[in-house]
Amino acid sequence: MGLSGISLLTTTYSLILQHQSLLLCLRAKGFGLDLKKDMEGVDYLSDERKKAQFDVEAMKIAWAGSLEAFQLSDRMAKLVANDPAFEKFTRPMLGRKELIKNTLRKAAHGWKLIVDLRLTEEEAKWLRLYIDEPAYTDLHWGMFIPAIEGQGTEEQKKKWLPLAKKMQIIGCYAQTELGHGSNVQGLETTATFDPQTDEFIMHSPTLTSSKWWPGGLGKASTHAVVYARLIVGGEFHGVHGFIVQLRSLDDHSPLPGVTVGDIGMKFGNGAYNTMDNGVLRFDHVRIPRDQMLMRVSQVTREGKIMQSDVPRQLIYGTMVYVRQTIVADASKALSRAVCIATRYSAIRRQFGSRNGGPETQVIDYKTQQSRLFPLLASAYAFRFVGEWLKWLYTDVKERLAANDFSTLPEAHACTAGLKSLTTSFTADGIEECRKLCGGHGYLVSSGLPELFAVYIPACTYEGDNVVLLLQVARFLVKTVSELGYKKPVGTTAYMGRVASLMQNNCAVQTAEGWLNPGAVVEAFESRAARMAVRCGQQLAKYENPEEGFAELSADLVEASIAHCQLIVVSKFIEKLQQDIPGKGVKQTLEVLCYVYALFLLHKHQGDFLATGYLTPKQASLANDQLRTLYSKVRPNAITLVDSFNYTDHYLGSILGRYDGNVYPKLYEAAWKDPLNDSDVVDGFYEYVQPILKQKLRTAKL
Ligand SMILES: CCCCCCCCCCCCC/C=C/C(=O)SCCNC(=O)CCNC(=O)[C@H](O)C(C)(C)COP(=O)(O)OP(=O)(O)OC[C@H]1O[C@@H](n2cnc3c(N)ncnc32)[C@H](O)[C@@H]1OP(=O)(O)O
Ligand SMILES: Cc1cc2nc3c(=O)[nH]c(=O)nc-3n(C[C@H](O)[C@H](O)[C@H](O)COP(=O)(O)OP(=O)(O)OC[C@H]3O[C@@H](n4cnc5c(N)ncnc54)[C@H](O)[C@@H]3O)c2cc1C
Repeated sequence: MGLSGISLLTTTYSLILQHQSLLLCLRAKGFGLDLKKDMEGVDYLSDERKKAQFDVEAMKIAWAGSLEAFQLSDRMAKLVANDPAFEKFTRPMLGRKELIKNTLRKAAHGWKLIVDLRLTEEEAKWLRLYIDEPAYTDLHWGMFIPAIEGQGTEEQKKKWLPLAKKMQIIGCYAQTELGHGSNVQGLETTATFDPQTDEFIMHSPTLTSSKWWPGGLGKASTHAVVYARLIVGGEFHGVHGFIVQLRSLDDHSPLPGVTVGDIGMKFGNGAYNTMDNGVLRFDHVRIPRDQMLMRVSQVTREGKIMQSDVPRQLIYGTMVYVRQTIVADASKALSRAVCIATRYSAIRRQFGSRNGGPETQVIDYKTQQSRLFPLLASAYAFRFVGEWLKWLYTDVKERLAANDFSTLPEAHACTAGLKSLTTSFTADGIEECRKLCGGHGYLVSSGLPELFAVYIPACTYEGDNVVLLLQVARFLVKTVSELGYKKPVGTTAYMGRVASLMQNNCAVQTAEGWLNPGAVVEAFESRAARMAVRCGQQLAKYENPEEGFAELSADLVEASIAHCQLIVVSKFIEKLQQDIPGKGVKQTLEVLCYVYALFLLHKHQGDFLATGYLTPKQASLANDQLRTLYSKVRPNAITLVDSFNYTDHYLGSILGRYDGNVYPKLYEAAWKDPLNDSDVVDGFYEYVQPILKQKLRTAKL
């Protein structure tokens, strides 16, 4: 084949796809073809992009939340993508020590950019996100600083925040211990007040009291907010946060009485192993009294405990904040996986060739659509519920600053429940995207294995997802039990209409009848209300409510999920009631909203049927409508993932490349693997050749 033959290959998309494997063969056999030259600059997804029925640029803004948010995020994404210091392709191949050093280098480079370019805190946050490498800085900015902001007095904030914000100290959040994580009141580390010296003595009395897991603790942090049992005058006064210095600010060595290190390798290559999750023990370490975070309770010089008007639960406030950010992260992680799987599904062809024509794009298989499009719709649903949750948290924060604590229980229930719902779904969704990409999805260069490995602990950290759903259940049970005399508000307002929600059944008669926001919301409200009330009725049969709660906990978790799904569906619908500019943007989002809701209805139809709200026929009509909706998503699928505006750097996936140039890049990447540095593998002469050359004497073989 001559050069003219090769240039012919670039003429049509389908021809190129057919000939890619041939080209690759030629190169491998030393025919000297330059694949890069032949394939680069071609957009293999351009036909797909032409199918869009909406204004992609406007959708990017709808996804980002505003034009300003879009521009900021776009600027930071490009800053990172264009800086070779943030290369991450080789990350999964690095040993642990190299990995951590590499992460420290990237964090330092990121900080230099933040300082040199005078980035705002918001810009810095996006910069760190796009660097896309879990690091001690996540905990420093994401938990250490918020803990001081939320639980410190004005004086404490004045002293510690400037140091932390200039990174003159590095902090982490040391709550979990070897023996207890979920049960915070069960922590064993002690902080005993010594009135003689006006100090607290931090101590780890047992092996199980060793702090275990805190990110950034293992190797980087100089300080920690340590959660410990406050002991004054020999009495226990609850768990509180204390700012403790761990390492010297000169040479970083542990201070006397402090034993600190890393807890070891975690799941996956690269992935969360860039984080130095640590272990920490105290041997009677003394800290000044004013290093207890004292917004909630104060210990005076004389050793008296003073309670402020602030509720004790505010000690858990940092977790509320972080859970809210984790919901936003869920939409990022899910949209990333979906972007990879959608683009690749449009490139990948299997079966269905007629008369030598191209095979079918796997995205056109209805089974592929029924697995992929609900994930795409969920990414958008989580994005919008995350936006709402951020608003809710900001509102609560403002109220707390003004000593109004009335909305804290709802904020706790919403953040706990939505954190649980979105992270569990996203973790499963990333794995589904890997399967949607067939064999190539299992390659590290697909980006999916590392994304999965880095993401799955989100189901555990910041509260185990089941433990958090049980918190939602307590909130629901309380709401139900108070219905007779207290009007439910906020996300439980629907319970105020419990009588009609229990009585009225679904009125939908046709598949089109499901394209009605009122019908959809009522279905989810009725299911959630009926499940919560049923749990309440069951609980009432127990003399001991705690015993009943434990016995019914699996059902209570189901009721919590129903309530949280209702929130996500309602917030998506509310979003669509706003003005959303751009040709076809609102209509396309409406389709996704129905996909999300009807997919859930189909998946959980057992709940809807068992509560008596739906008939089997109505459930079946919902499924008919869902199939029609998938056909409406299909032409917009690629541009819906383009609207996330992810750079190829952030995606970190050959399968998800913007230009769809998958096969040559996969091929090229394989040759970059260190194993291919030589033709004869290391160890051949020691371990393989002797086998090949052996003269076997046994008759059997
Ligand atoms: C592409 C994307 C890539 C993604 C990668 C990004 C990286 C992101 C970085 C994220 C880094 C994560 C780092 C992780 C950090 C951590 O994990 S920190 C440790 C977190 N630990 C937990 O979450 C522990 C979970 N346990 C608890 O929260 C609580 O102990 C509990 C289980 C909720 C309560 O236990 P219990 O003993 O029953 O309760 P009490 O202590 O007695 O309190 C009960 C009352 O308090 C109310 N309440 C509970 N929590 C809160 C709260 N947070 N806020 C407000 N109120 C709260 C509860 O409702 C009870 O109220 P009443 O009924 O009115 O009494
Ligand atoms: C990657 C990662 C990073 C972390 N970073 C930090 C950090 O920076 N700082 C920090 O302090 N901690 C951190 N943690 C710790 C984390 O917060 C805890 O692991 C988490 O809160 C879960 O607690 P646990 O490990 O005690 O789980 P457990 O509570 O022991 O859970 C084990 C099982 O028991 C079940 N279970 C527990 N209690 C109940 C119950 N009441 N009812 C029903 N079932 C129950 C759970 O559902 C789960 O299936 C991190 C953890 C991970 C994995």
